[in-house]
Amino acid sequence: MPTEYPVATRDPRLHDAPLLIAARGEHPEVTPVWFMRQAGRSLPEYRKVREGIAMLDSCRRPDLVTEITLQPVRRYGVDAAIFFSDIVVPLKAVGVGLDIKPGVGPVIEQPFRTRADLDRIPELDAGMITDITESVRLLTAELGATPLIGFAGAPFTLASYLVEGGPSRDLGKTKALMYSDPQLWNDLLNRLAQISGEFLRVQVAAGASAVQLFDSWVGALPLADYTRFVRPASSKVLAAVRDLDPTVPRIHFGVQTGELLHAMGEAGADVVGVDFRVPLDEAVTRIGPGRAVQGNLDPALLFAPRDVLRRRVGETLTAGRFASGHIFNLGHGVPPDTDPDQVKYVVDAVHGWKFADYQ
Ligand SMILES: Cc1c2[nH]c(c1CCC(=O)O)Cc1[nH]c(c(CCC(=O)O)c1C)Cc1[nH]c(c(CCC(=O)O)c1C)Cc1[nH]c(c(C)c1CCC(=O)O)C2
Repeated sequence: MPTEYPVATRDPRLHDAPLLIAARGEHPEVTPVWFMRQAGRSLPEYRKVREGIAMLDSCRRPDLVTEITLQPVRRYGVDAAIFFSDIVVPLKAVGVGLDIKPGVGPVIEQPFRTRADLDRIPELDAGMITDITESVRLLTAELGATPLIGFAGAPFTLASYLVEGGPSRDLGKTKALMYSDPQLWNDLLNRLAQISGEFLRVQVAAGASAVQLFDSWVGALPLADYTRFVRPASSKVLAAVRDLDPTVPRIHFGVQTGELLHAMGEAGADVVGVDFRVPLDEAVTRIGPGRAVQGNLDPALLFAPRDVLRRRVGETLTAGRFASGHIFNLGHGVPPDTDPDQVKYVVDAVHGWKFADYQ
């Protein structure tokens, strides 16, 4: 049985936050903007507070989580904070042996191979992550009228790390398990759905006002395999949030998911994140009515001259007008070597954009 939570009372001003207006399918006066990986190595203030502290240790310290989550909000004036954590934090919390290697990503001590390995991945209980509750409470108190986006990794992307043992280019071992032992695959994905669902519920219960489910690597699958082998588990995660609080919008994002956009919406998302490969107006057609979109400036444009960058920001905003609700973001995360002034330039360009001038 999932834990029953009292859901935190949220700041009443959040109702009018541009991010939440857009997620509800309306167009606020100014398009809201935030960035995946807005906290992190691109910020000197982040590098300073992380000095000598391992990534996964920093994620479990409410003082650091609060400071790091707030850094990009202070510097850029973005329309949302994203909770500083990592998709593998709940796996580590249930006892999976893993670490995050700088410049590499999550590395698993004993990769998932057989049914016996399921026993090493117990269900997540809110009591295992009381620090996450504390971090979210501290943060929402500081953020006031700025929404906090909670997040989790989707079952497929988590499974890919567990099965591959670390980052992988083609996800060969993951697909081999999926095609050769569908029963074990389903059991693994359902276990991960419980873990991710509970991780999101804890964040929402403590005060997060939106969530994003990252299925970063699911673009490796064709549509038929996505709907058969992956979507049922992703739907369970998104439903766990809806059942706790139906007013909290659910954003669902993956990379190279052009063929999957409609199906990812159908998993139960209010907002579908789009990477930079599909223009937003085309993405809106693929997703269908009734859902907002998020995206999708190519992160590489942060390294372009400002006139080029500004033009592309405008094109993205214009294409986003086709959607019922647009949240501006990059097509993936802020690269670690980005100049923060370029990020600030994008925020100001989005906030200062006057559609009337360009019609
Ligand atoms: C696939 C994935 C991971 N983690 C995450 C995803 C999904 C998002 C995506 O598609 O990028 C999610 C994540 N990880 C992190 C955040 C923080 C919030 C934010 O977006 O600002 C979020 C939302 C912090 C982090 N997670 C990580 C860092 C860098 C570690 C450091 O600063 O030392 C940060 C800031 C580590 C990490 N963790 C992971 C990778 C691939 C890496 C990069 C490894 C590296 O290049 O060092 C797994």
